[in-house]
Amino acid sequence: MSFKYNLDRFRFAKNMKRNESPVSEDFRSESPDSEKENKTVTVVPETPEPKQPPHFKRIKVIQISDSDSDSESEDIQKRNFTWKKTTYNKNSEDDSDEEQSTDEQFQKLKEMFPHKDDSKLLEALRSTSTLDGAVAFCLVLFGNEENVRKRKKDDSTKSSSQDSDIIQANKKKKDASVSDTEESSDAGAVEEWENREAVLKKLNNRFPNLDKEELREVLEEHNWSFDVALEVLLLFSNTDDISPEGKMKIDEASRSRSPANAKTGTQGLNGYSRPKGENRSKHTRCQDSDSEAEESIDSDYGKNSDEDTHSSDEELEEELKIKILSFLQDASLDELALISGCSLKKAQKIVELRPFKRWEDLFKKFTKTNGLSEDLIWGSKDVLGERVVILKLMTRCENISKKMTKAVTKVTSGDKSLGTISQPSILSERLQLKPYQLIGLNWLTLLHKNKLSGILADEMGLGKTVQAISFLANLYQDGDEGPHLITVPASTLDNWVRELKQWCPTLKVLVYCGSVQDRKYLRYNILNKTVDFNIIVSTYSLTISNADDRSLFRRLKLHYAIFDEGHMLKNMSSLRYKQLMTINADYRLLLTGTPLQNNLLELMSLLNFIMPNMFSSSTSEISKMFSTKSSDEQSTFEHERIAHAKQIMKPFILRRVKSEVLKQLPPKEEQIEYCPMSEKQEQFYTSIFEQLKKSVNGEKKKMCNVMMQLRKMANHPLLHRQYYTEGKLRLMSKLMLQEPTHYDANAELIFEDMEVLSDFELHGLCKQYTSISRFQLDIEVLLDSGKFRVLKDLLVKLHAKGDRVVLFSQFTMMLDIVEILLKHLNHRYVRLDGSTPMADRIHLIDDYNTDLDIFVFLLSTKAGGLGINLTSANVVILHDIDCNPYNDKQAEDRCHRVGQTKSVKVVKLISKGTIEDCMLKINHKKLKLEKDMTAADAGKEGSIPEDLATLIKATLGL
Ligand SMILES: Nc1ncnc2c1ncn2[C@@H]1O[C@H](COP(=O)(O)OP(=O)(O)OP(=O)(O)O)[C@@H](O)[C@H]1O
Repeated sequence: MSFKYNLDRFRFAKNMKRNESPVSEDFRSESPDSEKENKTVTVVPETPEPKQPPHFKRIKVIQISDSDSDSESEDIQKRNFTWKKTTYNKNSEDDSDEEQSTDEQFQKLKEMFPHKDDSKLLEALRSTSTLDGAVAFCLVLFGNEENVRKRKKDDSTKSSSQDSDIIQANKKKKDASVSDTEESSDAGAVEEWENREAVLKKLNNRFPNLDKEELREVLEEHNWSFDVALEVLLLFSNTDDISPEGKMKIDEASRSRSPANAKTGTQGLNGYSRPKGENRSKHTRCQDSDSEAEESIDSDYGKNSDEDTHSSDEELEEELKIKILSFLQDASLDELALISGCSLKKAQKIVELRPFKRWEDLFKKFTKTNGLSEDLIWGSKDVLGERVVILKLMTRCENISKKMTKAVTKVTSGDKSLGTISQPSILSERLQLKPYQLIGLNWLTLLHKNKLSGILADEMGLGKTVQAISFLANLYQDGDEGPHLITVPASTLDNWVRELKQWCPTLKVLVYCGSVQDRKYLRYNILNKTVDFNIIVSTYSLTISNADDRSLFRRLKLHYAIFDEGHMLKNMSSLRYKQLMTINADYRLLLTGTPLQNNLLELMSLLNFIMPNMFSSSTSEISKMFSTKSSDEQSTFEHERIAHAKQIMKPFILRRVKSEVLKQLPPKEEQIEYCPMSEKQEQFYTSIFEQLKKSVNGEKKKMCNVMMQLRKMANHPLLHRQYYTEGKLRLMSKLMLQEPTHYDANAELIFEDMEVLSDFELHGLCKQYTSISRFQLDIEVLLDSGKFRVLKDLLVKLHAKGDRVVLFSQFTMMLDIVEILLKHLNHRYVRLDGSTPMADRIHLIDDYNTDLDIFVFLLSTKAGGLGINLTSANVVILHDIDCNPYNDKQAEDRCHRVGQTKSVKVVKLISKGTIEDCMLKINHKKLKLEKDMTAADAGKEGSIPEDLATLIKATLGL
């Protein structure tokens, strides 16, 4: 047993600062691997290194193919291939696929920026290589021009933003001519800042919540241009990161971007005054015009040019009024609550005031009723605008779905132009893809042919790794040799390398990991092409660990960037998300068994990550639409929202569940074991509960602490301090002075340090220091918890039956105590948690899978819950459940996956009558959203389901 926690924490008054948050600290929750990895920021020069690093090593590629060749010609060929893919040559006579695709990219870009010079668009494509990159580049470049223009022009009403260019394709002749002439005067105006620190400070004032070093990096990347950096940050930042000043800047920019504002100013319809900025029309960022109906809605919100709005101003006002009126008349409570500043209470008031027969009537009622105001009327315009954006997005996604379905249907009906893919011949012959995996491979290929990125969201253990490898193998066979990047959690790195080697030894794999210095050598070799590889495998934290790592993956032109356990990208405002977004890849593929966790917004986050070109212009509308909590889960609003999300995700996500496709997989059975607390534990729990009830008054932070305190006691009393009373600690602290290491310490300070430790930590100290060894706890006390009573019996029975157990806990200290129980029962076990060195992990897994005498595998949910295979066990015990049920699902499925031959039993230990009871209920509710999202839509009787996977299946004759 390891007492490193105790020692870390037990500073014995050696002048160290006491941790200020004992509650969460002494019950150490496992921190993700990523946090433990090296975070050192170095002064390694940006790659390619100007010189070969000292002690230059040639990097060994993990697996070289049979036909492995280091020959220069091959190298040159590869470089040519990359160059071809990334160079736009409009006049080329060579009609290759790559160039065609670039041509399409150019056309798309032109559609988005119709008023921009071809040469500028070409430059954007050349310098970025992907459409997404080029769009971002254009937004930055032209956005900056816009800033410059704004600075230069006194008459802001005349300015037309480049964002509007995107929106108003082919509609704004007048604006176009203005902007074209203005462009010429913009060049070079970005470099007016001399003092870098001053610029940094200024930017920091705008984004007080962002890390200064990150801001520095953004500035560095954009030649220290404040405006460009600001634009980029505004584009990608969460509004929480932005200071009020920064927010004002966004509003300003949005106002000046909306040509309608120039017309209507702050004057409302019918002359009613309108709050400043209300005219800001969020939906105007939408990029295309899919239907006439949408167009008509658009025009209502000031999307037309000055000229247009001029001519039909009154008509528009009338139409808009009608729409607002009907919205406020018919919208549900949830929909009304979407209006900025409209609480549920206000929404109820609005409903009570109905009917609103005429505009004047509505206006009167709103202005005369306490709590309501005309702001809410104007606010509803924004909601309508947001709806339009979502509607457009849905239409686009629906169109893509139809296009893909059509492509597959063609094959089914005999048109073989698409072709179907069988198992790539370079995959190991010993291994056979399962039928549903072949469907997955075909789906991925279809996306690829349609130049789309995607999310393979099969349930855990169905072989997403294998499908991704097959897909890369297929690309290789088709001549696309990479480079690709696979980003994985640290705990699955070795497994990926192994699977790649096992399934497709031809693919050359380079593992990008190691110390800062090691990675510097790797970067040198990669960028100078002194190493030959098709795939780089790295971890989430190392790909973005420091500026040099990030720079590598921005410079390296990747074909595919694959992200395993892609749900790690569910938060679009996280720094990790933003940094990984900058990876320079033509396509992205996310692999996740749990795409939908807490809410639909997380799913949208994943979609935005893979297709920023499609989604990033609507992120704020998406956020609003999918993050708002519904007051009633069964409401039409909620059902509609789910249906919208389904339609949006349909073309980009493939999800199969085990029960559908892996019929031969033995069943998984869940068992909830309610464990009554031990007598002492119950006493302690009640007293803590009473104390906490008094001390909390609704503060969220305090509530979290309370939850943690109660969970600790529900799990094991030793996670608190109850046995080591104050008197005992005073005595122990004096005795500690007898220790040679502490003879000159201060007993009072020792006492203070001991006071914040848990009983279990103090027991660890007593084991370590002879002067206090008599204060060690008895084994009866160590094993005295309700859960242990149940666990003891359970383990004995399982052992007798020959079952093998994987036991998860979220807390490493809890695992320490479970170790005592296992030793006491003479059971063999191995353990893996966040502190287990990477190199040891795969050996531990192998040991367990091969040495059948090892009865238990102890794992922390965070370090061991993802991506590993433990099919040699058939029982999963969740000692303590997670607040996020998907983390538990991930853990359970370490055993329930391809390769499992026995039925799997999942036992959840729940401390009866405690906070865990409530957690379990809430978790069941949380899992419902996923069910709703994955439930198949009922088709018409007798109709063939237009589900792509089903169609592909038919096409393959499976
Ligand atoms: N067709 C197959 N033949 C033999 N073994 C397979 C096949 N498909 C998958 N496996 C094995 O099944 C196990 C689970 O596959 P894999 O790890 O790819 O699943 P996954 O869906 O990525 O799981 P997770 O979501 O947990 O990461 C692996 O050990 C893999 O080698």
